[in-house]
Amino acid sequence: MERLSLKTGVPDRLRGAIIALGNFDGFHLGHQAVVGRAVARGHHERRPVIVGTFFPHPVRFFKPDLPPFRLTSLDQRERLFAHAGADAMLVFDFDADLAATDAEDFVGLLAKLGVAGVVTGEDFSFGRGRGGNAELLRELGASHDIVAETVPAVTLENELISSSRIREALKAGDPGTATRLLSRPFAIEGVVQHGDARGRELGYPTANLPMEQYLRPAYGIYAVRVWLDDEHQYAGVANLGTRPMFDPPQELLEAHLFDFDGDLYGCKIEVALHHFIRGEEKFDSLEALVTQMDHDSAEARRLLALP
Ligand SMILES: Cc1cc2nc3c(=O)[nH]c(=O)nc-3n(C[C@H](O)[C@H](O)[C@H](O)COP(=O)(O)O)c2cc1C
Ligand SMILES: Nc1ncnc2c1ncn2[C@@H]1O[C@H](COP(=O)(O)OP(=O)(O)O)[C@@H](O)[C@H]1O
Repeated sequence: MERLSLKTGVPDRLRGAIIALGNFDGFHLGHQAVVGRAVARGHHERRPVIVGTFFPHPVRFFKPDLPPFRLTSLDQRERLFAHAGADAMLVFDFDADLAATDAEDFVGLLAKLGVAGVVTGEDFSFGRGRGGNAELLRELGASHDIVAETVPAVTLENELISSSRIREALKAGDPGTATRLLSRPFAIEGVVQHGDARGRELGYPTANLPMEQYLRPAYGIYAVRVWLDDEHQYAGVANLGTRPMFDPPQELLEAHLFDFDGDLYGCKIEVALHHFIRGEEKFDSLEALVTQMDHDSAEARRLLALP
């Protein structure tokens, strides 16, 4: 799968594409419907399919002080788009120039990229001051021979699916709801860092990941599945939080993998949160913590239905 930008432009073989447009952070069921429609149309019309996504998230650009809220990294999104059948991801760098581009000029930009069709959600807005909506996209598109269409919002059990609903569920310690709306568990990807080498002494080595721009789900202990690469996956138990037992408090995601013994430092891994087990606590002694970790591991094995 190719990653394109306004700088690279669109190579000849990907011109005449159907482009799905949106932030697609999380790539939840609603986003999947939009990209799915673009892929179906691409197959039907024998055209390449591009997913256009804005990065950083426009909200991050306009409100730099907001706490982290991202559900997926760009790499995760790229894999999800590829899996959904897209040929390329076009990253629109969301900077002052793009923020100042009005709706008409934005559609002009799409025309320059050789786009033949656009698919968005019904509530898509674009251009300076969010001045353009789906209706205007259809009108402006027509003047460039670009056929724009919208996909209706997806609901689950009569409730609209949205990234904010998923964020609320995760913050409330309800990863199960996030899983249903995303169609897969929320997962944090990162490069394993060195810690204080305390985990091994306790009998629970943990691969440590920084949370960076990811939304912070409720702090606590989770049953997880950890992907080392496309083929290797381990069940485990993870602690997300600041580790109140230890000084200085440091925010980390620490995952202990079951039935694994190896070196993960520097490896890029993905930790999927399946079940919330309990909140973080400060115990009276390390022995009490280890006893609790034994219980947490047994509970994680039970929740993940391991033998
Ligand atoms: C299953 C599990 C449960 C944990 N529970 C707590 C906890 O309740 N409170 C806490 O301060 N740290 C908790 N931790 C974090 C451990 O203290 C941490 O793994 C240990 O400090 C190792 O640090 P290191 O990775 O820097 O060596 C937990 C870790 C795991 C794997
Ligand atoms: N089962 C396992 N789960 C997680 N990490 C493991 C496991 N077995 C070995 N490791 C390795 O041990 C490291 C964690 O050891 P730990 O003692 O917690 O030290 P630190 O926190 O300093 O990294 C991991 O980054 C990984 O390289």
